[in-house]
Amino acid sequence: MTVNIPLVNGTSYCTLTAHSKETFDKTVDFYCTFLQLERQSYSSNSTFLYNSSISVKLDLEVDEIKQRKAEARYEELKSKSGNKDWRVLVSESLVFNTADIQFNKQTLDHIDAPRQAYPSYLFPMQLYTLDPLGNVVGVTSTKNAVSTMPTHPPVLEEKMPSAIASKAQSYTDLSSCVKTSNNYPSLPKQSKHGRKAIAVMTSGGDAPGMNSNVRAIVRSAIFKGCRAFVVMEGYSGLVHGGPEYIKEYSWEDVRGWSSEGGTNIGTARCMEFKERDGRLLGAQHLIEAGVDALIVCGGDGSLTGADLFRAEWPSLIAELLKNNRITKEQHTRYQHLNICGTVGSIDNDMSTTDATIGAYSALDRICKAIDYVEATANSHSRAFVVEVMGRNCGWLALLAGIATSADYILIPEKPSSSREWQEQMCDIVSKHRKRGKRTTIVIVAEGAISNDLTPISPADVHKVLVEKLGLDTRITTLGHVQRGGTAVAYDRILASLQGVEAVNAVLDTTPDTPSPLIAINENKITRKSLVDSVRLTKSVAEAIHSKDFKKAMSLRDTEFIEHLNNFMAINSADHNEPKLPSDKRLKIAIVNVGAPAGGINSAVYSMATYCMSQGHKPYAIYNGWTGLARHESVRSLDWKSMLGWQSLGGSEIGTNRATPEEADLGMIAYYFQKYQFDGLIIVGGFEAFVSLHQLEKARDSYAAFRIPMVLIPATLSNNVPGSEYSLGSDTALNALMEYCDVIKQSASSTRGRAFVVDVQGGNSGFLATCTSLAVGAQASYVPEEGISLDQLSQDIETLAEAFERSEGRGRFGKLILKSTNASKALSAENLAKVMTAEAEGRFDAKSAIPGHVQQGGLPSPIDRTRATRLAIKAVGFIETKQEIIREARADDEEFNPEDKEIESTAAVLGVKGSHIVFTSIRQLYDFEADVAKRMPKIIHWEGTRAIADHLVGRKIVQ
Ligand SMILES: Nc1ncnc2c1ncn2[C@@H]1O[C@H](COP(=O)(O)OP(=O)(O)OP(=O)(O)O)[C@@H](O)[C@H]1O
Ligand SMILES: O=P(O)(O)OC[C@H]1O[C@](O)(CO)[C@@H](O)[C@@H]1O
Ligand SMILES: [Mg+2]
Repeated sequence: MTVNIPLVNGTSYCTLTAHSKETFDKTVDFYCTFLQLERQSYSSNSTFLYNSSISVKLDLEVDEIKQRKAEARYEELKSKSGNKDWRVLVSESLVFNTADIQFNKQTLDHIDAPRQAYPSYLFPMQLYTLDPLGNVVGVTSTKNAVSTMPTHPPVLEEKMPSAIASKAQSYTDLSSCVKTSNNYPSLPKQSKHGRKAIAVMTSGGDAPGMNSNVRAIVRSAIFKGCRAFVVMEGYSGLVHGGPEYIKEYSWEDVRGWSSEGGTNIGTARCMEFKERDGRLLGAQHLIEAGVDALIVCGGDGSLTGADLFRAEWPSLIAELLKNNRITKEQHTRYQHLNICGTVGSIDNDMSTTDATIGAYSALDRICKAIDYVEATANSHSRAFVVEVMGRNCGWLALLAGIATSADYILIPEKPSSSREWQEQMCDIVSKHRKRGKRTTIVIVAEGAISNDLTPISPADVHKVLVEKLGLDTRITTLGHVQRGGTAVAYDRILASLQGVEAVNAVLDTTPDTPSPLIAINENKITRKSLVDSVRLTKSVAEAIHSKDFKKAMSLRDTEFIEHLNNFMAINSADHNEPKLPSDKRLKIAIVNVGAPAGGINSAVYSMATYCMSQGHKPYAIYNGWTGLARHESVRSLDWKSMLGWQSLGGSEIGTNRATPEEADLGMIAYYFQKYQFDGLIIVGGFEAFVSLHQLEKARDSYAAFRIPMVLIPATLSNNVPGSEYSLGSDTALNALMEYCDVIKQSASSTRGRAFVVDVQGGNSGFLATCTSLAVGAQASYVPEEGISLDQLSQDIETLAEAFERSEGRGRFGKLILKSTNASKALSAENLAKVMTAEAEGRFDAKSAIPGHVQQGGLPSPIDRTRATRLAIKAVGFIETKQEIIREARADDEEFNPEDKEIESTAAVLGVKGSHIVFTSIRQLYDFEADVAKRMPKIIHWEGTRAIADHLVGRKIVQ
């Protein structure tokens, strides 16, 4: 490789390495023609060799200071690395040598400009700057990334040093990569040193969302230039082997899978794989099929199996070689098992991840069933014992208990003696009954045990309720209904994002890196060590087995413990002696502002019941700020009047969009004073955000606002600065997704038809983008991008091509999601008309307007349980911020709103990445909000958008 001079006064020499002769020639040609290069500098020794190079002279203006810095840094790193070069990898086909990231950007822009004018050279470029030690220190993308080159998915050749190649692959930011056509040419069969072959299998109990995971893995692998395989029937497929069980899949094979429940590639509980002989066969069959990497989507058992397979691999292949079952070459090539886990199980029993694929879908089924049972229970004033799945994990029972405000739950993690649980349950149930509750719901996890490890069955619970309380009681066992049906939006999105990340992870893995498990923590997809996660998961079971329940609980993640404490606090509200002494008890107000959103009632219910258990007095401000200014109603909330609120949609205390300044700030201050509120919780969307800002600003003039104030974001637009999640957004996603599934079915049946669905969300494209990922929409148009005519023409062409290919086959209903505000001029109806006209008979488009259906009916379990979690955190915030503000409160002189501590007492409670955080309204309003647009400045879901497009092969014109 030519060693180059990094920067020389306004001129630079780069080394360029291409990975196929075709690309090399085209690139050289391109540079020479359009960048006025000296052809004689072409130094490939006239015959093409991999890694042959060309020195090119680019005319660039480089800032002198930057240049000197870059040179100094270059020299320093170069000498550290034993005189290796600084490299820049271009994601598709080129390698540059150069020195400075700034410089790369300029180079890129420089190159990009003329490329726009000559479409045949428009292939995507993304530069990865690698320092001489091989670290990726910068990523830069071309603006224009439309491929009009023959559509090849990016291929990294073996000749590229593999460590760098895998780094480049893993850092590929899909958003700036080419959006390749879904019409990839069929890929040549694997050559000896050809592309990686990535296989996926589903194992253990099926779980809704597994199909989305398989779809994402297959398409992502193909997109990255790999071959995609599926292993049918879980580990049984590995044990049986052969093309019937280990199949190569194409882009089209997984079309439409996101909307299908179960797993289309089959799953099994395979006893043979638990034996070494079974795993030996598995290893042989994987090698015979030429699979380089295996992604297992399954539960704790499947991933334990995967971990064992990984650990045994060297001895398995040694034995296979010894017995001549594989060749020496095969032994050398497949020395390391590249394995990765994506956790798919309804049980949510895997440590290190907050959620497993399928768990929230099962929770949805359970909550729906309990919501139904409530009606009949109420009619007869009956008790119901509901048994739910989860094997040895109580997550489903616990979360269902919170989401349906069940009276009692029995879970394996917190067993007590037989006498204790019976007494405690009877005490709570009879108190609830005495206060007028007509229904009793007890949820029993299938793994529930007492502290001597004796299983507790629904029949045991039934007996106690009948004999001790004389309740008319029925048992409902939900069984496999819980695993059935299609996945909820959360699982489809989680499974898709994790599938893409799993492919990145296997391409990233080297023999020295630990096998990854793809997890989620709060809102962030993370990579964990498979070995550690399996070890931790096993230790929970061991702790339960050895009756060390405290340890078992501590080994479950902190969120589990938090949920359990929350359930217990809410569930015993107003029965037991409050937790706090009387001098610590507060008056806390709650108000809803903005449009209704799923989970608002759950937040009010949880806030109030938790307040009761702490000893605070919860107040509801009815009908928003206008309601307060007119003094329509401020009431302290009582337990009985809130029965059933946890699972109700809409807003029971009423809401509207008026801000305090619009309603009457002075009157609002007066009533704050009159009721002597010690704290305020606002639940709502962007108007709520503005409200909090106005109240905080008014603290100067009105001492009544010098109290801790916190906003819980709640809006289907999910556009509140300071949080990546708003209550109601999950409910809306599900409502819209279900609507789209129905519309898509109609489109499929009609053939040749696309639907343009109009999506709410104000100026935020969150709902359109996430739904488009969940349903596999062909395109989505969002306000952040608008609708460009070029993009529209491109989408129409892509659609027409796709319809032409489908030729009457099923699963071809196409959806286009359009945020209402993506274009004011082009309504969904007009967009459909334009598409139909431009398609010239190749397909037709109709519009569909779900409107306020998107606010959803009953709130989703995610919105209910998160509402509880956030409401309780909000009350905690008001408790802890009391001291800070109390002293400053009465004394104008003392009160300094600029003081950082005082500033922290008015905040937004949000989810950011993997954390739940409070951020001051000052910080958010002044620096992180685009108030005119009613949007946060940073769009956290941009990556999701790119993946949604990439998984349907949408071509993006930029
Ligand atoms: N210790 C182990 N060693 C080897 N293979 C295992 C082991 N445990 C499980 N497996 C394999 O994984 C398969 C699935 O495991 P299991 O039945 O426990 O389901 P799971 O993956 O935990 O999913 P779920 O609990 O959601 O049903 C088993 O049938 C077996 O083939
Ligand atoms: O479907 P099967 O094999 O009867 O297994 C049921 C088990 O599978 C799960 O649904 C998933 O692990 C458990 O909750 C349940 O105990
Ligand atoms: Mg399991």
